[in-house]
Amino acid sequence: MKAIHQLATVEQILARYQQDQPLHRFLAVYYRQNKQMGSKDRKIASRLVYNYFRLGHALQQESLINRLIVAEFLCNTLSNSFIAFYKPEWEVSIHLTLEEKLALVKREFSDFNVLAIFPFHYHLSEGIDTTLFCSKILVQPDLYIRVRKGAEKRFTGTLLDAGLNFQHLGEQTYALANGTKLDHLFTDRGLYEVQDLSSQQVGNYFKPQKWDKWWDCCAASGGKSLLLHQQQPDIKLLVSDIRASILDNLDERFLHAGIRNYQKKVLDLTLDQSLYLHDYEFDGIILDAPCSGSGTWGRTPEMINQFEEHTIQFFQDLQRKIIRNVISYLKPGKPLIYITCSVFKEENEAQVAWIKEEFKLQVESQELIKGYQHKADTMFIARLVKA
Ligand SMILES: C[S@@+](CC[C@H](N)C(=O)[O-])C[C@H]1O[C@@H](n2cnc3c(N)ncnc32)[C@H](O)[C@@H]1O
Repeated sequence: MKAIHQLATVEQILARYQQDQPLHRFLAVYYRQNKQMGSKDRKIASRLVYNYFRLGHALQQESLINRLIVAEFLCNTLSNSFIAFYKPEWEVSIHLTLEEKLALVKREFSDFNVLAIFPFHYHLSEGIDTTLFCSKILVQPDLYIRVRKGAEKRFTGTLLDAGLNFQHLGEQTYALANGTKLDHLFTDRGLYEVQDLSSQQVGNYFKPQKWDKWWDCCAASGGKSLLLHQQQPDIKLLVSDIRASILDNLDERFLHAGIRNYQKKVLDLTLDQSLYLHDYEFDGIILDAPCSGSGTWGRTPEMINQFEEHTIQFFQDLQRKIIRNVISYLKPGKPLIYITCSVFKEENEAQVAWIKEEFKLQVESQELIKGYQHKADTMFIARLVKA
């Protein structure tokens, strides 16, 4: 009976969701309007809907109930009331490996193709294992935390006291199950940042020197700047973004992190900004570019449904406009750190090749950080040095 009710709820959510906003935002409003749903009902409904979107474009010809059964089976490792009710014969196999379960689904649905989960796979960057990447969309990424230097002991102790499961991956990096709530455990808001594992790793490419002048030119709420500042607090930092509101978030995060000495500008970098930047020169520029975000769709699988292939070209053009408008502010011999959270070659290695050709920068290093292998986002980073 419960499962029948769950199915009806999912049908209603999918019918109402216009796919014009992130799913989590839609669900928050939906649950507010449906107060009769208890927290367990909400949790199950969210799981079912998210898993449904994790199936991407696979089995599109199948009925909703069949797609939900397959999604629930592939995305869960423990049995649940939905599978028990609608597909009891699969219950005993739910703990199998993803590979084994994919084979089992294929036996029942001969049309099933794991590559159809992510139909844009023809655009994947070099080095990505296409089949593995597509199958890992079925696995929800973890929650990653970067803890302030020196606060690791306190952070670990609080997690232990709260009885939370976690992994301490490196000095300041922790992994927890997605959805773990930490806010109520810590009053000091600068003690930790939520930052994906791959996003933390890009920091290895910054290498700032004391008294350097750096520009985080698409800074948003400052994730990369915080990482940069942690590596070298004695730098002169300019942060900019096209959105003033997101820079307000940056101010707040910087305040909590104790960073007071920085300059901030609202700039549209598709336009020539020489009027405002004519006497600026930098020892390092971080360009964490606006991009498809396709490396993060494990967290927002509804995007696979919403994305249109031509958008890749849109982002490539946008990124080139921005690159063109920032490179002249780089001192000779100094790095441009180009970052995307995209898995598309047009936004990644093709951009690096273009920068090299167009502006004669040397590629010091580039890497596709394969987060899909570690329940994390996939990102691309290149360190290019001006001649
Ligand atoms: C990937 S996000 C940056 C994330 C950020 N570095 C962080 O670690 O939190 C890209 C940012 O580029 C900004 N952006 C988009 N178009 C822009 C433009 N024309 N000029 C400047 N910034 C732009 C967006 O507002 C967005 O905040």
